[in-house]
Amino acid sequence: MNKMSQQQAMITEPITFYGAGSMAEAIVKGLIAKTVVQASDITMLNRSNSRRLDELQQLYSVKVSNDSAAVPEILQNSPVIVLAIKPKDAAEVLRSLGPLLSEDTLIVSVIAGLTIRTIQDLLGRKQPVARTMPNTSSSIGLGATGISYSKEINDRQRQTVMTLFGAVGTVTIVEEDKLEILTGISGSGPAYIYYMMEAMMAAGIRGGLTPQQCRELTVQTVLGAARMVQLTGEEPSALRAKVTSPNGSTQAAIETLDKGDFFETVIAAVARCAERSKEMGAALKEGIS
Ligand SMILES: NC(=O)C1=CN([C@@H]2O[C@H](COP(=O)(O)OP(=O)(O)OC[C@H]3O[C@@H](n4cnc5c(N)ncnc54)[C@H](OP(=O)(O)O)[C@@H]3O)[C@@H](O)[C@H]2O)C=CC1
Ligand SMILES: O=C(O)[C@@H]1CCC=N1
Repeated sequence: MNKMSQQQAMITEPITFYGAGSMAEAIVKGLIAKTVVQASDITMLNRSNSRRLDELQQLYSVKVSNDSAAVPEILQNSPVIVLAIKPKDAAEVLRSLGPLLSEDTLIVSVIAGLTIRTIQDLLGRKQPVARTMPNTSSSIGLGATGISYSKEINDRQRQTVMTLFGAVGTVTIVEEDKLEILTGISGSGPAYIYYMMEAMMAAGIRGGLTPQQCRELTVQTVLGAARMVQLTGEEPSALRAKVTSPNGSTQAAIETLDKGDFFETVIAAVARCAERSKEMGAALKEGIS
């Protein structure tokens, strides 16, 4: 795996986000905060939710549309199209998108499970595709994005993709068959950490701390632990050992986690996430007649 960190180049081409939900907003928010793309070069499309588009326009000064008469022209004139719709909507969208594309329109997909091959089959053409798996922490510039490219993509387009995601966090280039397991770690991963935080906060409240105190303590603990791993370069297991006094309170807590098979449960959750991504991709592939 080849890892690259933040880049500060500008993207001067218009970018259209096809889908204006949580993930599209996370990327757009991060891009605008880093001034990597001018807001006037960004268009966000959705299907029907006009209130959502108004909100995005107000917040980020981007262009927006859900006007079915205007959308084809917007797409035809966009050299970069980011697919940010749910997997269930992808087949219909890609089938109608194919005839609107030029040979060198760059398709960037963030859709879980959807393979490059299925994207090209649904578009009905061998389009340059970057299949990516970002996460919502992109919105604060701390995203972790995995990327695979189709062989049709050229160096300039790779650079555009690197700039796009490098501006909102780290980028890890992987072979396409590794994107599902990567989804299990970093794409869905923020949800596992939030879930752990929910549980820690609930425990603190049950123990008599205020919700505000629990929030502050939990956030700082998670932040501090992640930064310790990052800044010291030590393995998480070594750092854990430094917290765990023999026969102390941490050891008692870890033993309780182990009774619930914590370690293997996390591994099973990541594996199930990867498997589910594959299932979603397979369902889309089967839909091609
Ligand atoms: N959320 C996350 O943490 C991550 C998500 N992803 C991927 O990102 C993709 C989007 O997820 P998320 O942002 O959570 O989804 P959301 O449900 O928040 O957003 C989906 C968006 O797609 C729009 N849409 C649906 N159908 C059409 C259509 N036919 N034409 C135009 N727009 C359409 C919806 O518009 P409307 O509301 O008007 O129907 C909505 O704006 C998914 O494929 C997911 O796998 C990847 C990494 C992380
Ligand atoms: O839950 C999902 O399907 C998407 C993919 C990664 C994060 N959210």
